[in-house]
Amino acid sequence: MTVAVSYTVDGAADAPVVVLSNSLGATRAMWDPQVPALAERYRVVTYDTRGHGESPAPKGPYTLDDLTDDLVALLDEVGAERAHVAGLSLGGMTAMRLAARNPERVHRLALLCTSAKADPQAYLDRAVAARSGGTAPLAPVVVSRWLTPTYAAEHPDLVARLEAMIAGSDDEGYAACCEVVAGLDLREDLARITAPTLVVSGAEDPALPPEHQRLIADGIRGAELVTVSPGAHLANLERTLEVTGALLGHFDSAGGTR
Ligand SMILES: O=C(O)CC1=CCC(=O)O1
Repeated sequence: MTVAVSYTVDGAADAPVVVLSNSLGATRAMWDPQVPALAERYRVVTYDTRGHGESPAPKGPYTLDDLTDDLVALLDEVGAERAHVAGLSLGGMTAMRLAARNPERVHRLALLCTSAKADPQAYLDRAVAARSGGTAPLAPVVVSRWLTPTYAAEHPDLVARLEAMIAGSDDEGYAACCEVVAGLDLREDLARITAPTLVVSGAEDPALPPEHQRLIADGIRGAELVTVSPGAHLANLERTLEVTGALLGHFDSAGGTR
């Protein structure tokens, strides 16, 4: 069943729409470094994937199609027949499924630090851990993959905020989203994606290293691959200027059409 996700809109009401989809354990706040620049030219919609932030967390299991249905419902809710869609990690998985399944809803696609097929056991184990012990004990090790060690050491306040984000995720919602990651295989979706696509890798991403994004870029016709360094799993936080610039360049290439 579709969930009405919690969302925020920034930017002019008549501007082309950009939707940003968060990663596992994060909230829409993960896009804070990107929103101000994007909102100068776009109507930017950020949302919390179900099980995260202020969105409902129904009992699992969830499927990737459930998360994609939520995104379609959000596009309907904000009146966007078509949007530029960017997602990081789990958000990128949702964006890929949307672009493959509902190509008429996606104008341009941006896939950051994501994968078409992740290691199932790691995420099944994490789902068990989240259900038994909650998300808080998982936060330090997960966040240690989100930033490079040097950047994390220089930004302890950011590390604390990110750990609090994970700890704030609903235990069942987080676990059910881990199982989505464990169960998905988007490799056959890639050839069905027709939206012009930008793929972004963090060169030092230990969670989903660059070979995952290489596979995606090789599978989507005409996709452009950009690698930022130093950058880990939440490369948009550490390489703010490069990632924001790459997103703007990609969406602006559409020439302001909706
Ligand atoms: O949480 C992680 O370790 C990496 C990840 C997989 C999907 C996602 O959104 O983050």
